Amino acid sequence: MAQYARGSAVAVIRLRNPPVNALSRAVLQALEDGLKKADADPSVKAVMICGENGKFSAGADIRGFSAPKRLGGALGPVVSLIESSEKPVVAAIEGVALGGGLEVALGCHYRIAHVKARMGLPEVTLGLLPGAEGTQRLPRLIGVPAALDMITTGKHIPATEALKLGLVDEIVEENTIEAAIRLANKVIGQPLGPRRLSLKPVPKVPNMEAFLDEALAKVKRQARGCLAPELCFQAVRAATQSPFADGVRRERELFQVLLSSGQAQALQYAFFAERAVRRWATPGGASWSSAAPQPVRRAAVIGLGTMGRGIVTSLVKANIPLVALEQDLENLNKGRKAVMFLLEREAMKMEGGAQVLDFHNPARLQFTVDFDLLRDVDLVIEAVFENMALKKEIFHKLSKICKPGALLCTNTSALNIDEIASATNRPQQVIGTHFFSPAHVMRLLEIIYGRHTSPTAIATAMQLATALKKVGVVVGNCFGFVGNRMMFPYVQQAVFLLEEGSRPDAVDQALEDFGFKIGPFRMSDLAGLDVGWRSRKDQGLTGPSLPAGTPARQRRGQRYSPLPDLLCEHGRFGQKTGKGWYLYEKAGGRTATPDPWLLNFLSQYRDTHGIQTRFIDQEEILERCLFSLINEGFAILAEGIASGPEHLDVIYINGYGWPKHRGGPMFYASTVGLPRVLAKLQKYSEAHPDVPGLQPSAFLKKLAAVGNPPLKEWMSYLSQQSSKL
Ligand SMILES: CC/C=C\C/C=C/C(=O)SCCNC(=O)CCNC(=O)[C@H](O)C(C)(C)COP(=O)(O)OP(=O)(O)OC[C@H]1O[C@@H](n2cnc3c(N)ncnc32)[C@H](O)[C@@H]1OP(=O)(O)O
Repeated sequence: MAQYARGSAVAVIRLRNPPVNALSRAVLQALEDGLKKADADPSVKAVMICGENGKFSAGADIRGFSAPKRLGGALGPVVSLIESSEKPVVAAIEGVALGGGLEVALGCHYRIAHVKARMGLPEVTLGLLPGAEGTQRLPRLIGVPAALDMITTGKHIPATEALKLGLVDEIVEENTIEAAIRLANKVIGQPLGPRRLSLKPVPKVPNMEAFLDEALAKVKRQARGCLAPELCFQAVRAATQSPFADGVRRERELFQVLLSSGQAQALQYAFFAERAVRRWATPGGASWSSAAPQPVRRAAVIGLGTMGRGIVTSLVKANIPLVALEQDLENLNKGRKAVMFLLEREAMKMEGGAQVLDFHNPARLQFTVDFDLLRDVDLVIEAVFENMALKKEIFHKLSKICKPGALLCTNTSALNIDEIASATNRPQQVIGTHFFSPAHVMRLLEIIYGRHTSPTAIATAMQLATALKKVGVVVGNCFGFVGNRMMFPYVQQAVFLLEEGSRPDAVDQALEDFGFKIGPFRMSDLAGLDVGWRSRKDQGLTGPSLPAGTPARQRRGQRYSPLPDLLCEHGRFGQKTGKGWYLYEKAGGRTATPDPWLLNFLSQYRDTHGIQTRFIDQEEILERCLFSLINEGFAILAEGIASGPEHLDVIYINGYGWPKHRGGPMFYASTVGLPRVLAKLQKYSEAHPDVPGLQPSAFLKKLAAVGNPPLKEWMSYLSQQSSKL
């Protein structure tokens, strides 16, 4: 709702829809009613619009876009109504003015903001454009380059920047509402024509066409298959080419295209999924609603390899004092240097720089080889390399040294949390925190509870994720947890496709065209092939522990490809050695080119194993890689490793470069249709009966059999799972 109140000469309209004053139909109706009331009341000389609870508005109610009676065009006319008012209207912006919220403010004749307020037009991140005339008003106010930047990226800007851009007229440090009322009183009677943005010309840019061509090329490069940025661009370009009314018509057309595109639905699903996973629960009954986190006043990180360095950087950026520990002075000095380099770089990106991070202060960041300094920390993150014996040794030591309440986290991508916890005298305080590389950049934190992990430990790890500005997703303990477990069949299919006749660049291209940031072979070269090789040796799949006489392309009765092992045996570890699935300009190089040696090697390999080379089209590449990954997702859900498909989707979007505009793998499966996913898996598993990853999971079969229910209903079918599956 919006509350109307009349003070002296200034009427106040307060947007009220907790928690963020989203503009629902009811709010818009009340806003319109308030404006009409103010207009009709001769004692009212000016209007001030503000938001309840220190927030202007987070924009249109996102749920309204998928409601049967869509919010659609309701907002634009209200913004026009504000602008055409004969009495001055002042927006008092506190907290946030985003999307439709900022468009309401753009309709006002004056904007005054609190210094801590943030503004933006993030519709593009939801697959939309600022469809309440924002694409036409903003360029008129702040110019085309700045407007294009805000509208095509969706970034939120602070009030100080908004003032510089001319987006607001004034910023205040004290009471914004009082300042806005003062301003409203001051401007009573002043001409409103110059304050109506729709009447202003779009400021000229020298050589506008060349500027726009360049801007479009940049937008396209960054969009990677996402429609909204380009359509946002087109709407702003319309502002430069047409009068306001025509620009608005064009904006509406483009908005409708986006609204009915599957991409908007996927991106809005992703928005809510990210928030839904905060409400974690375990099959044992622990949940976010009853568990309270412990405070983390001081932390420690053990191991300053690639992961440890990123984790330390992340903690420093979150202002958590910490101890960074290495096993010896040589590694400590190497690690310290690398951490300092990362921190200097991060500080340069921040306002206030190194002083704000304060990382030269030993009270905030202390480097040591002395385990004793871990006595009074509240939380330890062990980040040594993936070796169970080593991790157990460290955890045994930690359980002797750390204070009783300290939370003991292990950064692992696959190892058994229960086994690590068994080395301690406090398994309830042991938890997996799977960071993604680079740990100070990647948003995902997979949080893995073991059999004994307490609800407090989970809540504390989730709180840590928030402090680190990461998305924490709570999952159960199994090999590879959620992300890597789903990745195994995907990568396996990619390698099988090479065996059968494809090429690394063809597979990567198909998946990158689908929208992945990076295909599986480029990714493998980046991460280093030796990582998987070591793990396969530990599992006895290759190397000296492989029993003599094991068939080259079979393990434990299932199809196996030794191709990645063979590459490692040739010293091809990826970028670090200058060659892997691709050739690089030098060791450590980043430019991948197809390698004739590898293509020749693949062809000889096929000859050796009697494999007939065949052409594999893009459709088969996508179906085999993606559907096997999705299939594993259904198995994970059925086992209760994750409490809903949103968890899997948030993990894939934030940790594995899954294109957000496709909503995550499980959402994507729902758009393809589960019967189709099932039929394809059945077809491929018949052709490859020795590949378990292609055999449809029982849960997928069940959902297809019950008529392909919507994703939000999937989990309700698990409790009814019958023996007929
Ligand atoms: C009408 C057609 C024409 C015009 C086009 C206009 C389009 C739009 O305006 S689209 C909306 C644009 N706005 C946004 O994208 C902002 C989205 N919100 C956020 O970025 C953040 O929520 C926030 C920065 C405003 C606040 O962040 P934080 O403090 O971390 O809180 P939460 O994110 O957890 O949000 C709290 C709660 O509010 C729900 N919510 C937030 N924004 C909206 C919204 N615009 N519509 C509906 N609901 C919203 C959010 O989902 C949380 O609730 P749940 O935990 O229950 O999910």
